[in-house]
Amino acid sequence: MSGGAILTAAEMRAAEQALFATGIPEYDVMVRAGRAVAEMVWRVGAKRDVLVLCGPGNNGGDGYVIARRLREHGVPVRVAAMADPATESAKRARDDWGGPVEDIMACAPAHQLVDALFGTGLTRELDASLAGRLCDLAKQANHVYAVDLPSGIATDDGAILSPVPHYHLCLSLGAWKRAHMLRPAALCWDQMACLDIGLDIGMATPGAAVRRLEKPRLSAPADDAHKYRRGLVAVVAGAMAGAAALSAEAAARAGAGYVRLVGAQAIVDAPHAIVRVSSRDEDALTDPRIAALLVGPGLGRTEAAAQKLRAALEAGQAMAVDADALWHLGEGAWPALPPRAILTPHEGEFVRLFPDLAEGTPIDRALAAAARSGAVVVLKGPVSVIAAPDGRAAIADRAPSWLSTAGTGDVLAGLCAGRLAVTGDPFGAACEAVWLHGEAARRAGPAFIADDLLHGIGSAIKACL
Ligand SMILES: NC(=O)C1=CN([C@@H]2O[C@H](COP(=O)(O)OP(=O)(O)OC[C@H]3O[C@@H](n4cnc5c(N)ncnc54)[C@H](O)[C@@H]3O)[C@@H](O)[C@H]2O)[C@@H](O)CC1
Ligand SMILES: Nc1ncnc2c1ncn2[C@@H]1O[C@H](COP(=O)(O)OP(=O)(O)O)[C@@H](O)[C@H]1O
Ligand SMILES: [K+]
Repeated sequence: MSGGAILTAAEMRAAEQALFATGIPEYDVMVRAGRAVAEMVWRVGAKRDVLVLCGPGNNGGDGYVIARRLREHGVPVRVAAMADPATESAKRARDDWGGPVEDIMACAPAHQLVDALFGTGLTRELDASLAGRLCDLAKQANHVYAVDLPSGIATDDGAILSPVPHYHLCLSLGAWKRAHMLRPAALCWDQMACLDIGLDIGMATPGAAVRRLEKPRLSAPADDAHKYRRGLVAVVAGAMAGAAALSAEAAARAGAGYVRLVGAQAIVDAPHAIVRVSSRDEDALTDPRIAALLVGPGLGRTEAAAQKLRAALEAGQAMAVDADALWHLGEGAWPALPPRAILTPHEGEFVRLFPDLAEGTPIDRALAAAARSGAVVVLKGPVSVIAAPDGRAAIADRAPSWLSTAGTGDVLAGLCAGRLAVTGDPFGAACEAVWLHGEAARRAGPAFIADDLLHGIGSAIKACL
């Protein structure tokens, strides 16, 4: 199975070719795909009538297989095509269907509509009349399914090339494609699923290094753990002390054994477990027991704040860099970063740091930024991408939109620093942090504020043990 890999159209073709090279004919794979989709349609819609729209390529081929399978289940099913099959497998699928094929422009609607017009082979927008017809038939159906992708969506960047209807279910074949994760495409359906067609997408598959963020596996502290072994985090406080307090508490709740707030004696409302130390303490940032530093949340944009960032960088510790620290860091400051660093920019901070990476998918942009900076980059937004300098990336596409409230970024930065202190692995830590952040938000329910997230972290961790 795909194991959460997210492929481009070319990478998907390469993965399919590898499967064919093992001696499995293309048509057999098409039959697996069509049957898997038909089972889903059957499960959702039972015996309600179905209209399958078939295109000229292998997506259309899948459509004929779906129709044949549904007919075997006794479902009233009709097929309408926009053109004759153009591939050998699609021709065979149509022959094996053997039933009538209606003209898409003239056919009657049905209770359920299956869109098998185009998948990963789409190269341009649909003709306006065809796109209009697709939308019209979808409007008259109660259930609308996309086979692999809605017809009119660009596989690799999720752009909408021509009007697409709203789908109830999008059924990806063999592995996720980038469009399944990216906006605006991913807003075109209510639910999606990835169906097994026998592809083995191991790390040898090109593109398999980009994956959907999965629930991490965490473990309780070792039997002989003590607070320093579990990880000491130092959070550099600045002008807006509340931000650093949110981060510090998130780091502690993420599993760090000991969290110090540096230079924030004035904060009275951080938990008592967070230890305040003076920034004048000689080893506030250089204590060899520190496992991770966090600098940025609430730091401020003054020269004094810049000086704090410089001091933190000079300490050479593993580090999470967020918010105002990203502002001070500026373009090209990469040599100053320690070897194990996590940068957590939102879109505005990202563009300021990487002005030439303003265009493209968030996946490519985050990967390019990570390769350039040598740091793990978390490009935050409705879809967040965690990218490592070695080309790995994880996509978090399911975070609740209630996260769009002030202070949630500070919590995420604290989670990154906390997990970094626990594991020492910046990419793994950032993935764990983003997942825990989204899960804490789900557990907090609607209309939460950033402080509420802190109380969901423990139960989010519990779900990962
Ligand atoms: N290759 C395989 O082994 C398998 C492929 N599968 C299916 O095959 C799909 C990919 O098949 P194809 O590569 O044949 O591609 P598609 O079926 O997506 O469409 C490609 C065909 O449409 C034409 N075309 C592209 N854009 C068009 C437009 N806007 N208007 C009119 N014609 C247009 C192309 O010239 C080509 O003939 C996948 O999405 C999946 O559904 C599955 O059957 C699983 C196995
Ligand atoms: N519409 C949204 N849907 C899901 N998550 C979102 C959305 N908007 C923001 N987020 C998440 O909320 C957090 C906001 O962080 P940030 O922009 O740094 O805010 P702040 O600086 O106010 O704390 C990020 O983790 C981001 O991914
Ligand atoms: K389709």
